[in-house]
Amino acid sequence: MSSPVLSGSYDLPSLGWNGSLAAELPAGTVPARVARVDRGAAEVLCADGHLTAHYSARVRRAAAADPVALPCVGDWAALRRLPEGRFELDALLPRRTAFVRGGVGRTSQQGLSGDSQGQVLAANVDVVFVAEPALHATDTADLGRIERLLALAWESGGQPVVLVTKADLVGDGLDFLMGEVAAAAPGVDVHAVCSLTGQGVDIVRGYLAGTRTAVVLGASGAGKSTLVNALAGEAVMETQQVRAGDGRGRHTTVHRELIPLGGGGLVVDTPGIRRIGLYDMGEGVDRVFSDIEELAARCRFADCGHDSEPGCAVIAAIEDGVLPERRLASWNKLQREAAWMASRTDARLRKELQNKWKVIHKEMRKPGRNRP
Ligand SMILES: Nc1nc2c(ncn2[C@@H]2O[C@H](COP(=O)(O)OP(=O)(O)OP(=O)(O)O)[C@@H](O)[C@H]2O)c(=O)[nH]1
Ligand SMILES: [Zn+2]
Repeated sequence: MSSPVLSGSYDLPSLGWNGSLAAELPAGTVPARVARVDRGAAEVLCADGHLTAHYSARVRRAAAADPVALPCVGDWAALRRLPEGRFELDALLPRRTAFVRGGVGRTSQQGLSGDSQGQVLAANVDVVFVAEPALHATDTADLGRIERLLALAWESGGQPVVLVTKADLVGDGLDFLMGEVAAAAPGVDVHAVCSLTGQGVDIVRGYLAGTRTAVVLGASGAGKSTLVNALAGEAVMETQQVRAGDGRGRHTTVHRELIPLGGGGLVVDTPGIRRIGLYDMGEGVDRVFSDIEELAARCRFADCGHDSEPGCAVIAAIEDGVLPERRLASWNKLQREAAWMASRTDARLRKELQNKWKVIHKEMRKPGRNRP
């Protein structure tokens, strides 16, 4: 596993430190930005350089109660210096943005799966790059995967941007493909990138101006680490050829890692995503499908199911070739999944509340308890 050269001391403002963060810092602590997490400890960047800080009991307790409270790459943390000179990660400063994925696979119903536990993939990111290869395995860009990642990206609070990577692999087909991707990403910037020739890399760098932080998400083999290396201008991440047999990635990157770029800005490289669940959707799905939402407002019936109802503007758009049928199916699927996740979260909250009341009632029944 390669790491950028990390030593000496970091200039805090170049990591994104500012006055509003400083106002949140507990007295007697030292600020640091989380570059990478391992079980029970984080690698952090701070004025004292690049060091490992173990979690305090307080952080461990909070994370046990809710995994979203676990330190995560991109977080700003308050370190406490222990008597023996080591640092302990004692608290997280409030997150400005957070990319949170839902868990997958533990339970399933009608083809939907997911649990209500979220996992933060990156915190305090200004930009979420959704990297989708122009050509992956034997197929061109997976529009459904882009839509799913965009829903989560909108929800994060960061700016979503789609990068069609490996643009060199589709030749003349690129214009057509870019049109299809743009139609799957209304209101989102879409750029073609080739990290081998450098095409589009400066445009990507532009999103990191100053001390902005971006996260790069996408399937294994999408070319995320190659892009991060191109941005850094040196090999900070290890990369590997996709498998010869099926052209899929090898899951080369296994840790999420925050990399400060020499020319300014920071980028988080992430391991390839196999399957990613939605989590606690507010407007994320609606924003990805804003074109369908607009059409649906023109349906004859307010509760139109866009199936076989008369006067359905969505079906009419499909028939006119304005809206790809695939997109309606994708919208239905993500809406169903978001609703399922919401019901799971509600069930979990209900159970937590019940348990809380049980404990309180038990306390009240304890003999000898002082009563007012
Ligand atoms: N033709 C072409 N190949 C590329 C491009 N970018 C990356 N590759 C190749 O794609 C393969 C996978 O690239 P990586 O950067 O390791 O992919 P990744 O998304 O980081 O993969 P994981 O770490 O497994 O998630 C490598 O062989 C790269 O050389 C590109 O723009 N064009
Ligand atoms: Zn309709």
